[in-house]
Amino acid sequence: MSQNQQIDSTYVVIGGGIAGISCVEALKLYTTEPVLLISESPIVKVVTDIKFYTKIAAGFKVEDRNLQCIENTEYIIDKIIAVNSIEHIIYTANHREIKYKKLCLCTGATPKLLDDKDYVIGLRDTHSVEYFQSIVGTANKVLIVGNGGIATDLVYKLNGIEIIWVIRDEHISSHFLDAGSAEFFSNYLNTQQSSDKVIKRFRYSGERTSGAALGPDWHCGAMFGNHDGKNVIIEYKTEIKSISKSDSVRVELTNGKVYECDFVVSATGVTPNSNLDIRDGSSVDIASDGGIKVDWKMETSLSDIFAAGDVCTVDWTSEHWFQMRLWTQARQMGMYAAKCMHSKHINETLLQDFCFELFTHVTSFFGFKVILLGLYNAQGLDKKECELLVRVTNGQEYIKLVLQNGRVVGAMLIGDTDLEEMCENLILNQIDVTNLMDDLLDPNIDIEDYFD
Ligand SMILES: Cc1cc2nc3c(=O)[nH]c(=O)nc-3n(C[C@H](O)[C@H](O)[C@H](O)COP(=O)(O)OP(=O)(O)OC[C@H]3O[C@@H](n4cnc5c(N)ncnc54)[C@H](O)[C@@H]3O)c2cc1C
Ligand SMILES: NC(=O)C1=CN([C@@H]2O[C@H](COP(=O)(O)OP(=O)(O)OC[C@H]3O[C@@H](n4cnc5c(N)ncnc54)[C@H](OP(=O)(O)O)[C@@H]3O)[C@@H](O)[C@H]2O)C=CC1
Repeated sequence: MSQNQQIDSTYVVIGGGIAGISCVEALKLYTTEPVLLISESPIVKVVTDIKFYTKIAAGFKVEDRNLQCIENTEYIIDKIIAVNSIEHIIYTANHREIKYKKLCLCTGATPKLLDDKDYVIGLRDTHSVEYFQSIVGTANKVLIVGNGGIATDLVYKLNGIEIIWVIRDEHISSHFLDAGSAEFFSNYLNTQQSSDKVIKRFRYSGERTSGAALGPDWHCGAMFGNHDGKNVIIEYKTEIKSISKSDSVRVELTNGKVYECDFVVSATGVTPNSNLDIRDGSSVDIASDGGIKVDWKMETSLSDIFAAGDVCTVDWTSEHWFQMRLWTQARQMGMYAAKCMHSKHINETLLQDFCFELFTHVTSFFGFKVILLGLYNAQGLDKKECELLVRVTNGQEYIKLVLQNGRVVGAMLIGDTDLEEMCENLILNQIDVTNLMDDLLDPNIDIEDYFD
C-alpha cells in the first residue's frame, strides 16, 4: 500500500509475532470484513505442528515466515508511532494514517539488559539463540545472568564453551522448576542417563512444601559435569556487582567472586513495548510491570483498542491460571482478542475463553518434555495449606502434584508421564482425592480406573 494514501480497515492488528499472527488468523475465521496487519518486520512468526496433549495444553513449533506467505492477509510493513483513540486513527513511521474500527496492539516486549555495552547481549527469541550460537563460536567463556527460560535454554543448548551461570536463587530455573526438579535435572546432567530405574515417591505437607524443601539442600558452586564439551559453573544466590572490559570482560559478583569472560548474556526478563504516543489528550492504563492493562475482554482503557501477548498485562485473575510471557499465552491471547474484537464489533455477548481456566505450558528443558498445569509451583498459595505428591524416576521422569484441601491445583510433569489428561481433569473438576493420595502416583495402579 502506498504512503500518504488514506487507509481504512475495520480491524487493524499491530505486530507480526505469535500474538499478532494468531489474532489475524482468528479474525479471518470470524469475519469477511477487512483485516489489516501492520508489522515493522517483513519476517513474522507462525505457529506450526500444533499438538494437543489435553483439552487445553498444546505444544507447537514457531517458524519465521516472510509476510508474503501469510495467505489472504492485507499487510503493511511499517511501524506504528501514535494513535488517536477518539478519531480511531493510527499514525505510522512512514507517514501513513490508517482509520480503524477495532485495533489490537501485539507489539511484544524487549529484553531487559543489565548494561548497554556491546559485550552484554540480550536475546529476543529462541531463533536468535541459533544466531547467538554462531557468534559465540569464537568465545571460550560466557557468563549468563538470570534464572528463567532463556538462561535455562542457553545453558542446555550451548556446547564447547565454559559457562558461568549467575542466579539469585537457591536452585536453577526458578521460574519453572522447584528445588526437587532442579536436582532431577542436575543429577541427569551430571550422570547422563542413570542406569538404575529407582522410583521414589514422596508426600510433603505444610512447611516442607516451600522453596528448596523438595530436594537436598543446594550448595553454592555446584557444577554440571562435563556435558557435550561444556562446563557449567553455577553461582547461586548472588548478583552482578560490576561489569567492565579491558582485554576480556571482567565481572564482579556480590558474593565477592570475580570472573573473566568473553561476554555476558543478560537473560533477565523483558520489558513490554507499551510506549505509544496517544494524540488525543488521553492516556492508556499501564500496569506496574510496564504492560498495557487489559480487562477480561482484552480491551485496554481506551475504547476499541485491545492488546495481546507480551505487550499486555491482564488485570483479572483466574483460579488456576496466571499470566506468563510465553508463546503459549501469546497464541491464546491473540486468538481470544480476535473473538473479543469481533464480538464487540457485532455487539454479540462474549464469554471468556476456556483456556484461561487453566494455566498450561508445554515446553522442554534439558531435553525432557515438560508440561506445567495450573499452579504448578503453588503460585499465590499459602504453602502451609498445600500438600505435594512427588514421584521421581532418576533420568526418566519427575512428577509433582500440588494439592490444596484434598484437591489438585497444579502439576509439574517432566518426561513422558502420560498423566497430563488426568491432572487437567482433576484440576478443572476439583475432585476430592483425599482418599486416593497413596494411589495417585503409584505406578502399579491405573488411576484412570478410579474416574471411569
Ligand atoms: C530467547 C527467547 C526464547 C523464548 N522461548 C520461548 C519458549 O520456548 N516457549 C515459550 O512459550 N515462550 C518463549 N519465549 C517467549 C515468547 O517468545 C514470547 O512470549 C512471545 O514471542 C511473545 O509474542 P508477542 O507476539 O507478544 O511478541 P513478539 O514475538 O515480540 O512480537 C512483537 C512484534 O511486534 C512488532 N512490533 C513491535 N513494535 C511495533 C510497532 N511499533 N509497530 C509495528 N510492529 C511492531 C515486532 O517487530 C514483532 O514482530 C522466548 C522468548 C525469548 C526472548
Ligand atoms: N521454554 C520456555 O518456556 C521459555 C520461555 N521463555 C520466556 O521468555 C521470556 C523471557 O525469558 P527470560 O529473559 O529468561 O525471562 P524470565 O522472566 O523467564 O527470567 C528472568 C530472570 O532474570 C532474573 N533477573 C532479572 N533481573 C535481574 C538482575 N538485575 N540481576 C540478576 N537476575 C535478574 C529474574 O530473577 P527474579 O525471578 O528474581 O526476578 C529471572 O530469574 C519469559 O517470559 C520466559 O518465560 C524464554 C525461554 C524459554
